[in-house]
Amino acid sequence: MTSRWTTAVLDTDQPGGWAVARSPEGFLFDDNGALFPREWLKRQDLAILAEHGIGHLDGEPVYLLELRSHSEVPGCQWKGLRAFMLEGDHTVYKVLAYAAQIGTWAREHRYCGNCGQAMSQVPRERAMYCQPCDLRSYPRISPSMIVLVTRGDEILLARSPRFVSGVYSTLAGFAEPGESAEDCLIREVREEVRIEVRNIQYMGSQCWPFPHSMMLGFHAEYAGGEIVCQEDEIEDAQWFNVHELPPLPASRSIARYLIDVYVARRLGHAEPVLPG
Ligand SMILES: NC(=O)C1=CN([C@@H]2O[C@H](COP(=O)(O)OP(=O)(O)OC[C@H]3O[C@@H](n4cnc5c(N)ncnc54)[C@H](O)[C@@H]3O)[C@@H](O)[C@H]2O)C=CC1
Ligand SMILES: [Mg+2]
Ligand SMILES: [Zn+2]
Repeated sequence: MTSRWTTAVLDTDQPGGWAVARSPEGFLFDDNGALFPREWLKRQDLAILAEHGIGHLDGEPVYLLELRSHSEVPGCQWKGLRAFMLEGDHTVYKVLAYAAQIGTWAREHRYCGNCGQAMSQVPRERAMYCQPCDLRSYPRISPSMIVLVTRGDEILLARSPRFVSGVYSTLAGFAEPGESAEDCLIREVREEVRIEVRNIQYMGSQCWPFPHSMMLGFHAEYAGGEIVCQEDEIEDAQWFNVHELPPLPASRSIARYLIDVYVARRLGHAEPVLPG
């Protein structure tokens, strides 16, 4: 199967193609979606900070117009990336997720972290370059572990104060320098709920562009301890029976996938597929 969307570093001097516009208010969209004819979009009154050629959708070049601020475009509105994930076409969401990460990274790497001078985009490579330092900065990706801990028919789910009211999810956390994926997982579960785990099994991964996580998903079995929630990070954590689950995360998240796979296995149902 060929993918509809492939990333590429495109020359912004070439005319034509599609473009998406991103401001701190999210992406521009109208009744036809978030992709606009690029030449039309560039004629609108937009505060363009940078332009990036980001890939091909159905063979057509796609560009990102990264804006300093949002502006009124007749017939159009602005919407955050999360809303596109929840509601929109999955391929378009992937285009926007990539655009958001490139836009954020390039915006935050306009100046060299070593000497403070302006950096420039490297042609044909996704990198920002400082000539005096001969330093290249590449897009930032933050590895994060996410794990479903289980105990027979029970699964361990927790709530962060940041979650939508009532929703419980799997435990997650960012890897620190010096850690393996397994080290990180064990530390995060220990820190967040003071539980020990064993039989760690890799389940799959997912790009999570909020703002630049790479989620590595695992299943682990309970090995010991009583739940003690980490102050400030975890509002509540409980063992839930697979027959009696609370409101769960969005269906496109790897958190939901990890839960759905385990529940399907326990109940003898067909297993879901991990959304890319
Ligand atoms: N796709 C999915 O299903 C899910 C994705 N996630 C994502 O996993 C990631 C990690 O989860 P959390 O529980 O928030 O992490 P966490 O348990 O490590 O705690 C968050 C804290 O880590 C620190 N932090 C922020 N960015 C960091 C970085 N790049 N490296 C190291 N530390 C950093 C901050 O102090 C922040 O408050 C987040 O991006 C979150 O959105 C979390 C749950 C579900
Ligand atoms: Mg966490
Ligand atoms: Zn420099």
